[in-house]
Amino acid sequence: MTALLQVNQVSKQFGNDAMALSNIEFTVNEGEFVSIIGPSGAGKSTLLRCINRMIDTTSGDIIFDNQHVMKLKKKELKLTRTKIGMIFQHYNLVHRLSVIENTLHGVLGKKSTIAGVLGLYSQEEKQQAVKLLDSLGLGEFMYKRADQLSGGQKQRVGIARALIQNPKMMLCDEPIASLDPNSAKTIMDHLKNISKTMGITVLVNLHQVDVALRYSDRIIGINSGRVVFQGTPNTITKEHIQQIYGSEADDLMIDLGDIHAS
Ligand SMILES: Nc1ncnc2c1ncn2[C@@H]1O[C@H](COP(=O)(O)OP(=O)(O)OP(=O)(O)O)[C@@H](O)[C@H]1O
Repeated sequence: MTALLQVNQVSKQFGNDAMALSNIEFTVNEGEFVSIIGPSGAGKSTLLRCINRMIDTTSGDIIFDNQHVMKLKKKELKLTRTKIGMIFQHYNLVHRLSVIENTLHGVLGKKSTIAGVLGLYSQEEKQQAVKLLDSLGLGEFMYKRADQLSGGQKQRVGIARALIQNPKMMLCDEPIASLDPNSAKTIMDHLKNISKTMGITVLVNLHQVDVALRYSDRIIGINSGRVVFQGTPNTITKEHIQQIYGSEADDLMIDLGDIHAS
């Protein structure tokens, strides 16, 4: 197993607030599907944002694809970010643009500013966008405005936009938090398929423990900015859930028997 991402003793403090992350330490291997779970405010989003340096850590080291992310200069950071696709809870699409234009935005990180501003995409890039949208079941919506789509469709555009970068890793920040159960399942199935068939590493923040248990190769549980569990879904116990979620654990009503049996 080859490590693609190493998070070493990472801490983050916003101003003089309490530590949002404290000495976070874990490794994600190439092709792995890893979920980060924890209660609201545990630090899940902050952690993902540190990994692609949307925010800077206060201390610690993040190594992605053999690069020390915190030490990268502007150009190198731009290049590294093209290897990390990101999808968001609220999709972050450009509403007035079509599905295919939103998808093509994913290649902007690799282009000069001028080419990007003029929307100059190569034939190959356009073909790739069409192929991706077809594979995500969005072929017939290609020229529809993004704001005319359902939430699940918008998130699939988000996935297409991330995949067109040819990323090594996908960071997914609460990708199903705004979706109904059916759409959520479709999105999770696509993410799992991406990891299995394309070998892309997936690191996903989730609120839904049952979903994390069902889809992940490994789970990282965080509480108050600290890792309190790391392991495969079949090793997680009620006590671990309690450590991760504290007093909220009883409301989660997770049947570990079902998960461990499947
Ligand atoms: N830009 C910021 N400035 C100040 N504090 C912040 C900022 N971003 C996050 N925090 C704080 O850091 C802590 C962790 O927040 P974060 O959003 O990472 O948690 P989370 O686990 O993703 O929560 P949720 O599941 O509700 O999205 C919280 O106490 C939050 O208030």
